[in-house]
Amino acid sequence: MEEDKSSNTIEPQKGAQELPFDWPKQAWTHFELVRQKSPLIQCITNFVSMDFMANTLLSAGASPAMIHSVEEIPEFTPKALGVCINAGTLTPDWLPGMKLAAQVANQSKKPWVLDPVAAGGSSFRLKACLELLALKPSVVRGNGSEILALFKGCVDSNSKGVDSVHGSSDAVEAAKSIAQQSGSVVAVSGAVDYITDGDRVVCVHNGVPMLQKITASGCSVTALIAAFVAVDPSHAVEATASALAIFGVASETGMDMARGPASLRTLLIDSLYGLGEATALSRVRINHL
Ligand SMILES: Nc1ncnc2c1ncn2[C@@H]1O[C@H](COP(=O)(O)OP(=O)(O)OP(=O)(O)O)[C@@H](O)[C@H]1O
Ligand SMILES: Cc1ncsc1CCO
Ligand SMILES: [Mg+2]
Repeated sequence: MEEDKSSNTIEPQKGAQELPFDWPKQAWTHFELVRQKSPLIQCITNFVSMDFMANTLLSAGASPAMIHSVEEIPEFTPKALGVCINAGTLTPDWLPGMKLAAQVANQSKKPWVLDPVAAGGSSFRLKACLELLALKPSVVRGNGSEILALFKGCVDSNSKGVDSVHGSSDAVEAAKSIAQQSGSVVAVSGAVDYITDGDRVVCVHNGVPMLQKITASGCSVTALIAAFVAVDPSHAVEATASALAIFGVASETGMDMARGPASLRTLLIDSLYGLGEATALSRVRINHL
């Protein structure tokens, strides 16, 4: 039976120059596609993030698989609709599997997303992240310090590891430059998330500051980006902005009942699972720089 490819992509809006782009609708439509298609997302990720990342993907309607053994990648990675590669607890024995998964994803024409956790924290980590970047991820998502480290190509003496010591706005030009050189879409997360293909810059204003107090919230939104891009690979900027906005909206509605980071973590997963169209359409806040 021939595959119905028409429902796998979102057509760009007609007359986009005359009409304002309907970002809330775009974000909702991407989320609906994830729920409909339930994409299998392979995650090669750090030990801290595994549970929250898998639950984030499940609550959004995707199907996570934390499979990282180099022996399984040639057979398993082609089955995935998208791949998430995260350097959080990187060791030399994990790096070959990450590179192989990136190559197999490229060969299978599947999108893969890189999270260069703490890229400026050590020379080993920076070199590994730059080698992964050279394999041309569809999307790179990092905080301000991580994107600046990739851009400068040197270890940051002020690095606080996985936590950013820069605002996301400090890294917009670096993100544009990386996107131009690599061909990847680059997303910088923070109070405002910036998404760029090296030309356009899209800003997402959703989210709550308490996300910084939940470990692996960034890792989890990177996996969500992989799911959104997996269902619409030809519109990586739109899919990435949509994932960041939907995750941000879920954190905002979760925050209404949260008593601190631990309850917000649980409520965010519940909010993502139950998020409806009216809430999404009224709360998504995306514009262009
Ligand atoms: N001040 C803030 N206000 C609103 N949302 C925020 C703020 N800071 C971060 N976020 C949101 O939190 C999520 C994680 O982004 P962040 O930049 O903290 O990632 P990270 O540093 O890589 O996190 P981690 O390493 O813990 O996974 C994103 O969805 C982002 O939009
Ligand atoms: C805390 C921590 N350390 C390595 S990875 C990780 C999860 C947040 O990036
Ligand atoms: Mg991170």
